[in-house]
Amino acid sequence: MDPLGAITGLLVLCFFCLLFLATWRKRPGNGKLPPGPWSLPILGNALQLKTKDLTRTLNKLHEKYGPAFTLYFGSERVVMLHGYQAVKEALIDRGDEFVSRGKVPVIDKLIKGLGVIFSNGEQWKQLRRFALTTLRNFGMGKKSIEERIQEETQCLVEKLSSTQKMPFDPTFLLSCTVSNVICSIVFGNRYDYEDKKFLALIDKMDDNIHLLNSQWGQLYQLFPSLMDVLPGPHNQMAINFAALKEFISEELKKHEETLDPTSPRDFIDCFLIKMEQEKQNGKTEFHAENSVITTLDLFSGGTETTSTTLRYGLLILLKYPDIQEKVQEEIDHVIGRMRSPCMADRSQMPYTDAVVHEIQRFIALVPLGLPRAVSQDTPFGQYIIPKGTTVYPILSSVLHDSNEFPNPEQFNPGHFLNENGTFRKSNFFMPFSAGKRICLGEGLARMEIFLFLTTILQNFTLKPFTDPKEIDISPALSGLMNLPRPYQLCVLPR
Ligand code: HEM
Repeated sequence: MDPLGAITGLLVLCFFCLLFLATWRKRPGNGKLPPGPWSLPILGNALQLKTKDLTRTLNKLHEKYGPAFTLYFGSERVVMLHGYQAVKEALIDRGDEFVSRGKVPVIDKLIKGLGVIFSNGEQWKQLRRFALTTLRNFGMGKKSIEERIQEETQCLVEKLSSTQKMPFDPTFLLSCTVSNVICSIVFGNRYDYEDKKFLALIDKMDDNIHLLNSQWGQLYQLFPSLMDVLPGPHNQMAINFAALKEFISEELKKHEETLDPTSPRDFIDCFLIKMEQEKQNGKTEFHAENSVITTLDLFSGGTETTSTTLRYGLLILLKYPDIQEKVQEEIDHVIGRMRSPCMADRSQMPYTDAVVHEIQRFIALVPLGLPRAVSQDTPFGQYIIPKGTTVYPILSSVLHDSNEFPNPEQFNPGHFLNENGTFRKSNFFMPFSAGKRICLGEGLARMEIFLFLTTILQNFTLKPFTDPKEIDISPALSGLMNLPRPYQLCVLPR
């Protein structure tokens, strides 16, 4: 054999040996890791995870491997928890062991462990407690959060009227409306829907959500080091993020200049007062960097989630005009046309309440939940999840459990109604996750979804631009969030 051929042969042999070793070493079920499919070095399970139909892929893996299985996102080992029992055990029954936030490389690089959503330990505890208390106090302040939402719903009605029955894409308008509620709480004021700076901000947030959920965002999640050096649209995320930070820093500066410590106007004022109180504490979590990222957490966490839920909800109602009609009948019966809907109405509107729940269940907005992590080797069933492993509680597997919700892939408000038409509560309703790290804005989001939806349907009938039968309500993109397909609708005044 010629020397070149021998070397090539040796190299090929070495390559396959390495491939085998790497695969064997990582083979889940090996040792005490939860089982899972074979994974390739570097690629991990990337080729098996069809992002277009992630839910079905995960269901199949669950059927084969059970409620806890191991996957590799690139070279990152993650444990997936599937089904109510496993998710409940981790998030609720053993909440302390699973309370840490897991890695999201794309975001971690920008946020650097600051703020509430992506932080851990004492910092997370203190900032979360502060944010929750402050939001709650604003609810009891001069203007309640409910009043702020009602004010914004009226602006939305005006804007919708101005479409004059012409078709439009509701994405931007709903983002502005929902964002304005959080702006009113965080910055103390809402913005005009024509305000250029505000619109640019919304645009950047929308863009980042799309990028994060796109194939680029998913590649970034799988191969962060490689994507860091490659050109492509994913690099726009950092630019958008810098602009959002800049906007918030400017707001903070303006607030500092006009602050009256005896009369806080909004969330930012409260943060500044807390910073002043903790000035002498060298280890304080209330410093300038955290003021920006915590505000950004509320601003971004509170905008895209709720506005996408509303946008998806409207699309579903366009597909099912009979359901829309039944909600309108209930609105007419309980609220009438002369006053704005309020939260006290909800308990008398079981059908509408069921529709709102079914929208959130059906769309499973954050299908995999946000990642958690275990801070020590953690026994789970017959397995051990090694220290530092990222854990995904698959929320869509709970929301689409056929034992609790028959025909879970069908939109059916009956999933939340008893036979006598009263509202049926379900422990499987977990769109906001569960346990100690449950969504901090749950109360606010639920108030917004109910008030915006009922106000829209009180004032308008939604008409699709195409035949309802042709409307596809499956997600267009399914990554961090399930996003609906783009659509246009007309709103006809009632
Ligand atoms: C329909 C609307 C919303 C949905 C479906 C949603 C869903 C979620 C989910 C699944 C989590 C992860 C919780 C976990 O780690 O297990 C989360 C966390 C969070 N959400 Fe929301 N959310 C929504 C609206 C909001 C709003 C309006 C705000 C703003 C006030 C907000 C702020 C946050 C924050 C700050 C966290 C991090 C909590 C922590 O790590 O302690 N969310 N949300």
